[in-house]
Parts: sequence; structure tokens; C-alpha cells
Amino acid sequence: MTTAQTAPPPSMRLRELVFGAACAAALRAAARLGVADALGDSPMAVEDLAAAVKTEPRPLRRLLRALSCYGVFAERQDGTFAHTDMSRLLREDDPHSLRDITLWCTEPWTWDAWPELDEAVRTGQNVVQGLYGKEFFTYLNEDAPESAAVFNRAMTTSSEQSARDVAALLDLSGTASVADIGGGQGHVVASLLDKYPSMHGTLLDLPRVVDNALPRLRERGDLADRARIVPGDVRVAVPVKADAYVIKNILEWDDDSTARTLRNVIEAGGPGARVVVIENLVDDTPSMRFSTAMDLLLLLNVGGAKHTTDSMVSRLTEAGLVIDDIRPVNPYLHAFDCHVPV
Ligand SMILES: C[S@@+](CC[C@H](N)C(=O)[O-])C[C@H]1O[C@@H](n2cnc3c(N)ncnc32)[C@H](O)[C@@H]1O
Repeated sequence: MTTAQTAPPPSMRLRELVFGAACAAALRAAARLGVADALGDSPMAVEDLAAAVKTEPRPLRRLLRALSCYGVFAERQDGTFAHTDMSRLLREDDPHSLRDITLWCTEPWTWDAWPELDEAVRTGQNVVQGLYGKEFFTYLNEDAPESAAVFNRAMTTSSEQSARDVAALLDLSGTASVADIGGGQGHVVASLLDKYPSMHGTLLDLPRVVDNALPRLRERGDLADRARIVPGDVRVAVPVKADAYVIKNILEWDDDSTARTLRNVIEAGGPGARVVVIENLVDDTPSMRFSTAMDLLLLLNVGGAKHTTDSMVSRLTEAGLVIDDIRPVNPYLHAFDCHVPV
């Protein structure tokens, strides 16, 4: 059923915004239930969809109707539902699937943390420490293994494409070794080793994270001789000597952790080492709504922030790096190509 829509007045637009959590919850529910996976290319009756995903038909219709208001699924005149470009992205088998990202952005810890945003704004500190008694990544890896698994899958989804973009952009000809600092599942290092067949690469990340990455890199038998995995805390030390260091999407935490990480990389690389920092910028992006929401989430979990170009330049130069070039990797990511002064 479709109804002619006129733009609602401000009082209703604000009410709609206040219910943003309902939209996020509906997306999470659809992802968990596998509704997008069950819906094929042809429109389906809710009764058939409900049977496929094992729900009651009437509440499923209400869920789909709510999401249709946002353009996620489409309700047709005959009461059946069809996919839209956005709902297809919730499918697990879509090549650009956002299913894991949807789950990650709506994991249980986020529902604990968002109500504390006023406190985080008052103090400028993360709220995870107060909620769970430990730092975010420690909490995630020690106490919330299911969330940690969702995080690793979400990072894999978002890293696969961006790692290819990074490899396409970076000219590392003549570089014998590269280290991916806080490299997660190792996509960037794998893409770079694919591009440069004689280069050696190291993935450095927290122990429980690289435990998961290990089989993935091992599966790539051709990389086994050239890829090394080092577990560790980059804020404590970077025990990897390399010609070039890639630091992608990790300098988003508090300033002290950023300064310590950069100091450790500079110490490990020594004079002349190349350091490429890759970040999403909060103010140079196709979607300010998305980047500012991520910025607030980073405040809540790690007491961090998305950088502006200026704040990134300040952090890098304060650390003692010389910036040679700043370039977009893709519309969402920027690379700050630096070196340690000789
Ligand atoms: C947003 S993810 C980015 C992962 C990867 N660089 C990418 O772009 O896909 C942040 C990464 O930092 C890692 N990390 C967080 N704290 C760390 C620490 N103290 N030492 C090493 N790695 C850390 C996390 O495990 C995670 O893999």
C-alpha cells in the first residue's frame, strides 16, 4: 500500500528523529532474522516470508512496513514485499553486503552506550570503562566473544574493498617490507603482497585478533613465506622493523594512544621509514550523517574521534613525521603519506 507523502512539519520531523533507535533496531532485527536472504528476486507474500524465516506473519509485516518507510524493502499495492537497492545490501550473499556492518553498529554494547552520550560529552571520556570496567577492545575480546566475532566479520567486509583501493593507490615499488599496524584480519597486507610479489609483510594486532587472522593468511599458501603475524599492543611497542608502515583506521582513539602508537612506529622504523596513515575524515566525506555518527560512537567506546584533515595533520606533525602527500584512497578514505625524518 502506498500513500501520497508530503513533507512532515518540523514537529513531526523531530519526532521521527527521536525514534532513530526504532529504525536501527528494525534493521538489526531484519538482519538477524535473515529476511533479506529469504526474499528472492520476485516479490513475496508476508505469510511465505514468515514461514521462511520462522516468525509470526503479522509482526513481520509490521517490521517490513516500518523499514519500507526508509526505502529498505518496498511494500507493493497487493500487500507483497519486494527488495530495494538498500534491502539487498542486507543479504549475506550480496557482493557489497552490509549485513555484518548492520549487526556491528547495533550490537548490544551500543544500546548500553548511547544513553550515556551526555556523560561522554560532559567529560570527553569513553563510557565503556564505566559500563564494563575495562577498555573497549579488552571488553570486546575477553567478555563479548560474539560481538568480537561480529566486529571481525564487519571489518572484513569493509576492509576487503578498501584494501584493494589502498593497494591500487600506494606505490611501494622498491620497498622490501611493509607492516600493517592494527591490521585486523590482514586484508591490507595481503593485498599489498599480492601487488608486490617479492615484498615481505607483517600483520600486527592484538593477540586474540591475529589468532583469527592466522588461518585466513595461512589459507593463502602462496603468502606463507612472505607474511608474518605479530601479536601485540601497538601502544606499548611496535616490535616490527619494516621499510614502510600502514596504519589504517586505528588512530581514531584518544590522543594519548595516538601519540604513543606513532612514537612506537617511528622508533621501530627509524629515520627514512615510510608511514602511511589511512583514515575516514569526518568533514571530507560523501555522508556527514554517517561520519558524525561514527565519530560519536568512537567517543563512547574508545574516547576517540574521527579526524578532520587539520587534526590528522597536527597529530602526525606533532609526532615528528614529515607529510609528503595527502590523497583520497576512495571517496571515504584519505591517505597521509609520511616519512620519518633522516
Ligand atoms: C577499526 S579496526 C581497523 C582494522 C584494519 N586496520 C582495517 O582497516 O581494516 C581497529 C583495529 O585496531 C586493533 N587494535 C585495537 N587496539 C589495539 C592495540 N592496543 N594494539 C594493536 N591493535 C589494536 C583492533 O583489534 C582492530 O583490528
